Amino acid sequence: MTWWRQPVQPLDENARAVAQARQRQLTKPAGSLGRLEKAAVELAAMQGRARPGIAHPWIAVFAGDHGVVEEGVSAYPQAVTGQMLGNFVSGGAAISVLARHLGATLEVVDLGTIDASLELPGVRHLHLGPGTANFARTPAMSAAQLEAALQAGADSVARAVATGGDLFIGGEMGIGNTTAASALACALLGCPARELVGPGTGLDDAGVLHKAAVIERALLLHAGQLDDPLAGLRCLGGFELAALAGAYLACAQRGVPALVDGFICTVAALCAVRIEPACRDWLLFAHCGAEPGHRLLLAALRAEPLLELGLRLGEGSGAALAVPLLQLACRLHGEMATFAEAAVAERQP
Ligand SMILES: Cc1cc2ncn([C@H]3O[C@H](COP(=O)(O)O)[C@@H](O)[C@H]3O)c2cc1C
Ligand SMILES: O=C(O)c1cccnc1
Repeated sequence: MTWWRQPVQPLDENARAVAQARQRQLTKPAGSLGRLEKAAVELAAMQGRARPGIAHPWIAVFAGDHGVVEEGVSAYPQAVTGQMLGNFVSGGAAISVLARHLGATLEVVDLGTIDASLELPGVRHLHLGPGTANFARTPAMSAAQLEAALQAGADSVARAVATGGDLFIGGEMGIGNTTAASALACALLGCPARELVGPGTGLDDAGVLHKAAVIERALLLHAGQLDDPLAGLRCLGGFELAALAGAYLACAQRGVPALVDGFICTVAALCAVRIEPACRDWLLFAHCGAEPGHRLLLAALRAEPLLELGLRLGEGSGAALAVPLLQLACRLHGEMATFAEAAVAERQP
């Protein structure tokens, strides 16, 4: 049996019940801390303790290039993917700043960019290929590439666990990946491209229409393959999308909470949930971004994200921004006084 079909860890329902009971005793009107209460209770069930916490966030940015860029679907040149790898490790990218602020580990995994000889200190280069093939003409990747990319995600989770990581954040970098993610989302949701496609890095209206047309053509080309989430990922996805899906599946198997970032990561999360529905239990959702399809995906996953800031960056940035909020949710849950402790009168019967 392939590793991603192995069972996922169950949540700790006892810890959840104890955490829920504690929430009702804290000195505030019941429910008044909204989603922060739910997040603390969810984390309690994931961590198997009544008072959860996040001490060591692990951030892995997965990068890959996309053959579909030759169709003219991104506002930026393809060389940006490889160039940003250097920026991640030298500390100048948005996610670098956020990781520094959080004291989080930042791992950068290059699955395969157009510069096949690229070697940067501090980057893990896997060289699965010079990016994916153009999925408007042919399947994006081979079965072997798909398997290696899924494994790369699982390997990152293994490193997170080995070094005491208690929250997994996946990020992505790959010029053209909103096109791949949108195509995969169309396949998974059974919805036409025009309903979820967006500007990505900044296409104008005509560019968005062209991007939707490229996706519609690809959906017709691969129509026979798209009922199976793994086949959809192979035909339409990207190396970094597959690594993210593999990472979310591995998080569920190892019992590590995963905080999902933006549109692209949410497509990978939906793909992972279609591969193994029980992996949904281990996912937390950081934000709803500006890409129009993000909201549809979150609804399909029954997700209530913590933030809505109009973000459209990726890299794991939205998830990193939500970490302090999750940490505060845990501290409120763990440190607030109960009505009895503070001698505060409870709700009238
Ligand atoms: C400098 C720069 C840094 C980025 N960091 C993340 N992305 C984001 O934009 C890309 C997807 O958008 P599209 O599909 O329109 O190409 C991805 O690389 C994503 O992570 C960036 C994009 C740029 C230009
Ligand atoms: O929401 C995202 O993940 C996103 C949106 C636009 C460009 N890059 C990433």
